[in-house]
Amino acid sequence: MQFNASNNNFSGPLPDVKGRFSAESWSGNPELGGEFISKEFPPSAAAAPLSPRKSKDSSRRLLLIYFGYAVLGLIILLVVAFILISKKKLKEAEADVAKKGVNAYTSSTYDVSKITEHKSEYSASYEESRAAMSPLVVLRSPRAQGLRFEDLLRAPAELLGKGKHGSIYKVMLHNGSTTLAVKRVKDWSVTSQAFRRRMQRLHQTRHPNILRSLAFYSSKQEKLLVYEYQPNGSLSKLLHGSRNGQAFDWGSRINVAATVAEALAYMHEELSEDGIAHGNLKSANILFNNNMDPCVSEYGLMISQSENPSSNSHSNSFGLDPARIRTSFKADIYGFGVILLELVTGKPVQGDELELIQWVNTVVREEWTVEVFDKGLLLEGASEERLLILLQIALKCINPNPYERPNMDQVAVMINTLKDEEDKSSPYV
Ligand SMILES: Nc1ncnc2c1ncn2[C@@H]1O[C@H](COP(=O)(O)OP(=O)(O)OP(=O)(O)O)[C@@H](O)[C@H]1O
Repeated sequence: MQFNASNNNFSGPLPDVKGRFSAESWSGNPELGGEFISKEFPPSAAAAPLSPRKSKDSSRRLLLIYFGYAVLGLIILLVVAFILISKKKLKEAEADVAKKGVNAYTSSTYDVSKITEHKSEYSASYEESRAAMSPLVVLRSPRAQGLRFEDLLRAPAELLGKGKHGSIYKVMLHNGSTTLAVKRVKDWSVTSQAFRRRMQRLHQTRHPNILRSLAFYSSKQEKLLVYEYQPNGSLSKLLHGSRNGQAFDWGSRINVAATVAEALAYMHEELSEDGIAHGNLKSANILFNNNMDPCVSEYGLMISQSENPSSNSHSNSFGLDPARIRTSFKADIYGFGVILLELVTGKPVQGDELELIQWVNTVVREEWTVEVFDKGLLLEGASEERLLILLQIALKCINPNPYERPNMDQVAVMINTLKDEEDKSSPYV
């Protein structure tokens, strides 16, 4: 075996190297020196001096290392710059929205109560300012397409009502060519995900007499629902407004009762597995559309206490949590029963419905039943027999024991039978 130190080359056949380490070449314990077996380099090769090619390689390697460091440094610089710029942009956006929000609320078309309420709730929130830029989730209307929370805040609006569960505004967009009703739900401790799931499920359940929302907005602090504005008022207004039900004859009342009962029966059937009842059924939530057809609004907005992790429930004498009864299907039957009482008596529900129920029960018990009926209906010649049947259906619906109330399907069948009889007896049919 020969090794040419000048060109690092072997010449001759690959040695069956069985060279021997000398005790001097082993820097450690000379006793460790033993047989060295290699087929690659003879021991003498390691000791060869550094060739010019090798030194060129190592300087190139050094250059590469420096270059690597430089690239790494540049990347770190870019990341830091990106973070700083994004933070600055978010702060600018916050300031912009806060400024625009205040402008909108000081507009003369806004209701004063809305101004103060909005200012305190929105203006200080950094998160909300960011969220204001985000679009609403549009469920079905092209008119709501591209609409942002911020657009709703800025548009001229009028307070329609303020109830237990929040406030509702009439909001004018696109220079007044689009009118929407926007409900802000108050104190609704439901997660955004649960809210979204519910909205999507409700959107899938269609009935012509159930008002579906066009879009919604959901953030940690704020939940908004957007509806088409219904120009013809509510059943409550029609019955108890300035005209006191005068323009609302018996035939129309049976029609409304039958239409609403059918719509609710459909919803209860479709949503029974999801456990989504209306939850807040009352005459103010039955609205009349352009054709004067009744539409039930706000279906499914009230989340039952069982879905609310913060709820502290207590059972009543029927083994049910009263809060749950209020939002369950049986609670809807009760709410519908109260609406039937309003239709039959023409009397409004003031505060809670117990006053009306107690009055009806007392009159019926004393057998002055005819005294219960709306005088206007008797004067127009409505059938006392059929008025009594509707009253009996109402009393079944408001049975204090929820388990003894009929279901919505049975109620719809009873009212439709009554309507058929009414139609047959009508001189105009
Ligand atoms: N989409 C709509 N178009 C027109 N008017 C509406 C619409 N939705 C609600 N309204 C009217 O706005 C008023 C207030 O409605 P809202 O539902 O906030 O009151 P409420 O039912 O008393 O409140 P809550 O259910 O929170 O106690 C009612 O007179 C109702 O008829």
